[in-house]
Amino acid sequence: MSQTKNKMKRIETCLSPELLHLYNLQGKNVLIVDIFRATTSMISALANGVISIRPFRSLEECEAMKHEGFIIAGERDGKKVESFDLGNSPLSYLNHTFSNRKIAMTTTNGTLAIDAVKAIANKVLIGAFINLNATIEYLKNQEEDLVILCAGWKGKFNLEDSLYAGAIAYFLSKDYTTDCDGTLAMKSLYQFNQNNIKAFLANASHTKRLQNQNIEADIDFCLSYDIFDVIGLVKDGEIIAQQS
Ligand SMILES: O=C(O)[C@H](CS(=O)(=O)O)OP(=O)(O)O
Repeated sequence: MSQTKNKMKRIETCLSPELLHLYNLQGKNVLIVDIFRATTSMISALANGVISIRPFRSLEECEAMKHEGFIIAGERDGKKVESFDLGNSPLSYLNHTFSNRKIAMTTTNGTLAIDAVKAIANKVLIGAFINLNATIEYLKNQEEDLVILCAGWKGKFNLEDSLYAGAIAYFLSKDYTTDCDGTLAMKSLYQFNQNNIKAFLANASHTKRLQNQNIEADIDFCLSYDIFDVIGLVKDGEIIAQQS
């Protein structure tokens, strides 16, 4: 149900998909974030002309889409699945040979989070630091309450997705109110670290995990602000781009 125009919209933050059952998503917009690296890769792909991205839970379901003409992207525990066309490096999605193609994608955390909410929420958005401002501008014009769902890591809280939730709450504080302690905590954390997010996240568990795989360029890219101005929106089960 839409909010009336004069009622202040609210933000809540779900810090892990394991906590999702505690949130009522009916009639609300949900913003999914998986900074390292699924949602950053999705926004990169859309900004580079991919028609749509269909998220899958399992490798098998995703692989089957190859026969329907999809490019298949598969990652588990940070590594590209060998038989797949793409893994989960956002830099690999900047290749224009994927323009005008559809991608089927499965990742360790991000695609599961999308799948968990896509049938319940009003609108499902895909967010990343690389399109932060575009997403903020889009959300200013929405009437519904917002739940930010942090994809986390295998059910655990993580710092980078939560920091992004704090950024959204911080930049929307004139447009949305909150009495959610998770949102308030992350907003303060972001406010304090906004000019130095790379240094702040240097010791985060996922940063270490990616550093161990020698993909420092991915980390840098995922923590860059406003490279693209597309919005990622889920429509009929697929993520599509909308210009801000
Ligand atoms: O590719 C990634 O960065 C992660 C894999 S893991 O968390 O490092 O195992 O997948 P994502 O679904 O993007 O969190």
